Amino acid sequence: MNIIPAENYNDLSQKAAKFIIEFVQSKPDAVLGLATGGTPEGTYKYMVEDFNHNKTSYQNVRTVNLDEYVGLPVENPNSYHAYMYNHLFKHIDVPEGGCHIPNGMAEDLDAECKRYDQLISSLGGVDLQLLGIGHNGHIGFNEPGTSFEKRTHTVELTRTTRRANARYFDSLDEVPTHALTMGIKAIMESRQILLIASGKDKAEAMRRLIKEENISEDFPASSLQAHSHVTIIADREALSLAYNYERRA
Ligand SMILES: O=P(O)(O)OC[C@H]1O[C@](O)(CO)[C@@H](O)[C@@H]1O
Repeated sequence: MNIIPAENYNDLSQKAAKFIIEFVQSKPDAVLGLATGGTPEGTYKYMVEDFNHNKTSYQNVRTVNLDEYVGLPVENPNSYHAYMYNHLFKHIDVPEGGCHIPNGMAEDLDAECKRYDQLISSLGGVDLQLLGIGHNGHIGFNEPGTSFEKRTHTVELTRTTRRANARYFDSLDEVPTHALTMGIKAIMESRQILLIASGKDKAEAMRRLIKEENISEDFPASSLQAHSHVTIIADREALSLAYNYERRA
């Protein structure tokens, strides 16, 4: 794993945006796998800033998002559709029809998962997958214990994850109990992966990801150890148990 240390959240966001922008500049028709959550907000902000100043074009880019809550309509501000539109899509020139997010309102969720998998393969797979990481090591919404063999599937969210995301809702009860997520199998098929993490509360998860060699479904992010092209951009607090800034080791 290639680790790019950042000083703080702002530095991490700038570095992650630069990484993605340079990727798109070198491959203007890239398929980008995108993530939601608090961590990528700064990354998207700097991508938008770059678009406004440098006009890096996303006209030929296609995007697939990792996940979506079950039961939140797209117009709900907490849906990941709304998140992506508000933080990124409405600010850049990516074509609306080229942006894909699982449909958590689908009547038949199994059929929706199959459709999403077919869509990803029809796009030729993901060139660069952006990931955040949950406190329990989840990537996408793949909670501990999820089989690494799964592609897009419905998950029941753990209480920890619902509690972590309750900050965006009026109460914990309003946080959906289920979500659709791309599975570890699909994430691992991405040609490149960029994982970003910020803050002290991610330090233990980063320690397990970087320092422990044990690949286990109990800690979904550990699957990334078997991927040959992973870059981690994380700040000092997130790397406090895993990386020596003084020795850059
Ligand atoms: O960036 P945050 O808000 O800490 O979230 C970390 C991870 O948790 C999720 O938001 C899901 O709970 C993921 O989408 C994200 O990668």
